[in-house]
Amino acid sequence: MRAGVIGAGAWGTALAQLLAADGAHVRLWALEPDVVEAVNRDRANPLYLPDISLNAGIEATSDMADMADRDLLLVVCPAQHLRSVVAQAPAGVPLILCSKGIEAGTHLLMSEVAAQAQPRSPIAVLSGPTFASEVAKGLPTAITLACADAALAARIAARIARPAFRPYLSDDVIGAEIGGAVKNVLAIACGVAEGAGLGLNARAALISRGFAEMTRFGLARGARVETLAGLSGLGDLVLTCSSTNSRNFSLGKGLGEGQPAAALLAHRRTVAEGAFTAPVLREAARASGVEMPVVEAVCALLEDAAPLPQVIDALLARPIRAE
Ligand SMILES: NC(=O)c1ccc[n+]([C@@H]2O[C@H](COP(=O)([O-])OP(=O)(O)OC[C@H]3O[C@@H](n4cnc5c(N)ncnc54)[C@H](O)[C@@H]3O)[C@@H](O)[C@H]2O)c1
Ligand SMILES: O=P(O)(O)OC[C@H](O)CO
Repeated sequence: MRAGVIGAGAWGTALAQLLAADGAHVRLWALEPDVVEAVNRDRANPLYLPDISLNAGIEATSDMADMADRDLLLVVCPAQHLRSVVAQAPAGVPLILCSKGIEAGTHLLMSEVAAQAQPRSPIAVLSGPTFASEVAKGLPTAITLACADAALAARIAARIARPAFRPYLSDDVIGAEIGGAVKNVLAIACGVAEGAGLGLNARAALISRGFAEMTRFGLARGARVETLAGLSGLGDLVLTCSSTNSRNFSLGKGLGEGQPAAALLAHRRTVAEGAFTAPVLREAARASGVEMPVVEAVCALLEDAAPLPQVIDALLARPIRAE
């Protein structure tokens, strides 16, 4: 299968590197002409994935028409741009969605957005605990590949699997997407705990109670609990809530140290999806009657709606209830 990757940020570049590892030709669409030039001329993407020497089989382009001869397209743009990016892609080619988020305004997951933007294209979702730099270096990684069509999933898995990159198959597309979207918001909360010096007990509590929120929201949207407890849910939650390698965790750490959200978000080149997902998730959860107090707290901090000590006290003062 001739693969194309749409989006040359850290994750798209790392996935192109993975797919080209066996000498295969991979076409990589980048928004920025500088990135196209650096990939083709220097075999590097210093803007988004520094210190990685890229495989010779990666050919960058800024022309979406160059994707027309691909058998498979990995879509790796920020979630809020997925609709416009997918609309430009060639029709009818299987799309593997790698972005993590929920669309503002519609509350749609990426597979639902892509189905509207390219109704003829089969859809799969690739999501899990995957820091781009580690995948690009060939470090061991496992990931969920979710697709309603088992035969297509098997073909994609055969194309993307590597000795150190192990996809696990699922038919629960919604579940795989909800885990990836919600964990980004919870990673901000864990970053806040780190930045404010609240300790590791607080982090473990946020991960566990955050996972309860993810599960409630996921079940309300038709996800299966075993998917949420797998790589794309709990697995990615644990990874992203544990390290400043996560942009979302780092953003939260800044908030916890008392830096204003607006300053932290201004002029950011790389994407911290949780900042965009948080208000959408809050709206979607309220609309379905799902309680998500940790998500509400993250929104309050991102919107500078209340001082940090007040937000922490409000979470701790919630009524005692059954776990
Ligand atoms: N970085 C990771 O480790 C990782 C791992 C798994 C999933 N993801 C997900 O992949 C998606 C992309 O993240 P990333 O880390 O590759 O990005 P990044 O932060 O490294 O780079 C930002 C990307 O946004 C693109 N962009 C900016 N404005 C755009 C526009 N108007 N239209 C289209 N694209 C635009 C840039 O070209 C660039 O590719 C996100 O949803 C992220 O959650 C990232
Ligand atoms: O750096 P983050 O917080 O966007 O996390 C990257 C990946 O989603 C981890 O799986």
